[in-house]
Amino acid sequence: MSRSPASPTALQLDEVTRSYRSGISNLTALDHVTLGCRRGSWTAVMGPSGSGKSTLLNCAAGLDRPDSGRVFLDGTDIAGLGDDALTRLRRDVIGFVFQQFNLVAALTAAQNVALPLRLAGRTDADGVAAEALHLLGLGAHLAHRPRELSGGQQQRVALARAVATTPSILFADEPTGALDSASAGIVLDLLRSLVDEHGQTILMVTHDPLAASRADHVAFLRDGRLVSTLAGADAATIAATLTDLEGAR
Ligand SMILES: Nc1ncnc2c1ncn2[C@@H]1O[C@H](COP(=O)(O)OP(=O)(O)OP(=O)(O)O)[C@@H](O)[C@H]1O
Repeated sequence: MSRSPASPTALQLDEVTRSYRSGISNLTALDHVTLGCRRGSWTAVMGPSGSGKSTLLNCAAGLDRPDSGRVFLDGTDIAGLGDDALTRLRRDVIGFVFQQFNLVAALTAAQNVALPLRLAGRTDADGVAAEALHLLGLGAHLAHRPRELSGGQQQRVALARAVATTPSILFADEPTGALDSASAGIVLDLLRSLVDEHGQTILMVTHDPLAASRADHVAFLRDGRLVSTLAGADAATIAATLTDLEGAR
């Protein structure tokens, strides 16, 4: 395995292409996409429906294999990895948060966060889980079950679970999509502080220009191609870029 932990990019996609067979034709969901995420930076991926955002996230996280091109996760070229090595790399290097929080209803917040640590054989799971929940402002809710928490609090538990393993990169798929604007704001503030204060790298798919404006960079996809990038853009600029892309379809 070619691994260089000192790599300044937590994630690098080089010319990644992924097609799907649809009937007798081929649909190119990702078309030679090259994208890098520097350590300690936050990248948002936007684009019209069907532009390839989920496919990009799945290829980047090793959940799907590109037809061609290369994906480096934490300096490791994942193309050459077998299923077991890929599973281990995903467990050790990646954190995930989704629109739906995917918490285990029968477990408390602390048990939900400790679960992946326990599965990884960590004997310090309970302490690390409590620390992650404190970090995300949920110190008073360790013993609460998901149904006793608001949507925003549940997403913060999911976030604590994702970062408790100190992943090199956090993948977020519409992390604020199910939240009201106040809860979304709290989650976005927390993501920002994970980047600024803890050097977390984040790749986030979102439809929301306000959420994307909190990222350092925004990458825009259209028809599977990376067509534009913005750095430090405000929500209005991002929304206008997205509208242009949708209009150009
Ligand atoms: N498993 C699959 N089999 C066939 N086609 C697929 C598959 N997954 C995605 N596609 C197609 O690939 C293209 C890109 O899909 P993808 O889900 O990546 O887009 P997206 O930008 O995430 O869309 P949305 O914003 O609607 O979630 C679409 O045309 C989609 O229909």
